[in-house]
Amino acid sequence: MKLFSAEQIYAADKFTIQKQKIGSDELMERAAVQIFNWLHTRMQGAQVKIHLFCGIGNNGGDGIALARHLQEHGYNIAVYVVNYSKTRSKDFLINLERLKDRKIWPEFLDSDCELPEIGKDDVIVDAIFGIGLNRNPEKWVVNLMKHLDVSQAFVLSVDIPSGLFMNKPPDNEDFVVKANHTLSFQAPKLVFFLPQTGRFTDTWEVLDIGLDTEYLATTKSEFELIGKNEVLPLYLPRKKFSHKGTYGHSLLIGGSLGKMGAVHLSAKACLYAGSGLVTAYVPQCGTLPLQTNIPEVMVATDTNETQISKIEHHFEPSAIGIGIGMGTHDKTIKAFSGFMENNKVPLVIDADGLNILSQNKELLKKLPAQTILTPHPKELERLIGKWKDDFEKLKKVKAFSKKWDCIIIIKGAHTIIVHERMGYINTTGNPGMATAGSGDVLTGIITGLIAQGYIPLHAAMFGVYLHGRAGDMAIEKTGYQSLTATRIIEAIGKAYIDLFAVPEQPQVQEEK
Ligand SMILES: NC(=O)C1=CN([C@@H]2O[C@H](COP(=O)(O)OP(=O)(O)OC[C@H]3O[C@@H](n4cnc5c(N)ncnc54)[C@H](O)[C@@H]3O)[C@@H](O)[C@H]2O)[C@@H](O)CC1
Ligand SMILES: Nc1ncnc2c1ncn2[C@@H]1O[C@H](COP(=O)(O)OP(=O)(O)O)[C@@H](O)[C@H]1O
Ligand SMILES: [K+]
Repeated sequence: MKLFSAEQIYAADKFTIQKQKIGSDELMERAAVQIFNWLHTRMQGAQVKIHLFCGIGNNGGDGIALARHLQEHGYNIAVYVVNYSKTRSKDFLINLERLKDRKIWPEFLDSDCELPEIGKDDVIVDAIFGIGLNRNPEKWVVNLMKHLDVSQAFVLSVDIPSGLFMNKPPDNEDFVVKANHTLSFQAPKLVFFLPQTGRFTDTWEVLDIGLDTEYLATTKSEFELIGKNEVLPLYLPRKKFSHKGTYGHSLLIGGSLGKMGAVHLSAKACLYAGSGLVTAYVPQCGTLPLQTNIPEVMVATDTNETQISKIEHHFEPSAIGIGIGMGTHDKTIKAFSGFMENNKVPLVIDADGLNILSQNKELLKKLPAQTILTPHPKELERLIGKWKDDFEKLKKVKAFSKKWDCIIIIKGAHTIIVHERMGYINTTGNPGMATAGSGDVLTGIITGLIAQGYIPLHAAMFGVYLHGRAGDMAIEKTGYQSLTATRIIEAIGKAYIDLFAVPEQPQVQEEK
């Protein structure tokens, strides 16, 4: 699913209005009806007080139009105009007149008015600012936002929590309404998925307001959400007359004394992701534990007992994952540099591999085309330097990806796969996955996918989705706290099967 910028949404509006030969107030009406239906389905006429806070732009217009529908259906409403400007939008005014025609007179709030009383069991509709916010809200509006927050009432935001910009973080978190739920028109907004701005709404949903589908399909966005619909077409099926050689030979290089578990986890995940053969290249101390614990994995050993000191392999791997649990010993740095000089095999670099790369930037020139780097935020900072906010981070990562012809997986609650100008945002995964070794599992999965023939970008997208989905399926048994990396691996099979699960259909009564 594409995530559009504010400019693209305004352009889609304009295009739709022309093509469908409708007035702009018709789009506002569709938006309001959709929100009304959402509320009505859940509230079923309940007389809970609904406070609608409406700005004077089109977001406010949506709120005013919604008020009319709620009133027509007998809801208990209070309507407020947050009167922060004299420049009111045309469709806001049209809807204000329609409301007045029904003898509803909103209360006009401004800098010196008293704030209305709100009970904690009431509902707040937040239609103060939408995607048109272009400067910080005034102090009295910020006070109103705080007032909404302390009320503890359920806050439903229209389109976007008021106070969030579309392309930068707020200057202060008090400048934003904290939404319990957001109903966003046509497509979710990028800010819902970034660590700095995602926390302003607990959950979100998209409402279709019928913007022109052809326009949306042909408009290129810079970010896309990755869900089942997006990864399913990437899936490479298993063929009947295939053999283990068909699905590639993965090589996982890493481990050091005390951190051999990382290689264990990666290698096992690589197998479970479907790699035909898997070899782990580890220091000697890793041989026994690996051979004992995962008999399916072959082990090649370094001459050194406790760390990687020279990387040599005597077969042609289909894909290599390197860096997990590897440490940054001088000998290992030398071995890594030597390996990078000569390696042409598709590569996934993680953990200490990234740390060594960050300290030896000249090695970036040696990356094979489309190498995948899988940093968590700290590793990313070492690689690209500090950033001022999430938006600058994304810009810097995109430039880095283009410059070094690589794919960067920024790990987090919503992992983002960056490839040149595009960012693909993952929708699977959960906070249980913030646990030791879950990143090692991801490295193994992606390496195993490349070995099977997925092109690196597809392996990154498919692998990140599958890893998160496995985590989601595993917590059904473990809960968040007890989820371990091993349990994520064990759920990879279920996550594969789930790709093809058809959602349950409502039961139809048979005709007699
Ligand atoms: N395609 C869509 O998504 C549609 C969106 N609609 C609604 O339209 C909204 C966008 O409406 P607008 O463009 O009118 O913008 P908003 O209603 O978000 O912004 C309010 C207006 O106030 C001004 N303003 C911005 N920041 C301010 C500040 N800090 N203090 C004072 N004034 C400020 C702006 O110039 C803008 O005109 C969407 O968020 C959505 O709710 C719907 O009405 C119809 C279709
Ligand atoms: N709150 C979260 N929600 C979803 N996924 C998460 C969350 N926290 C961590 N993860 C995922 O878990 C993995 C953690 O990787 P990493 O930090 O490298 O761990 P480790 O080094 O222990 O293996 C990443 O894939 C990340 O996206
Ligand atoms: K809003």
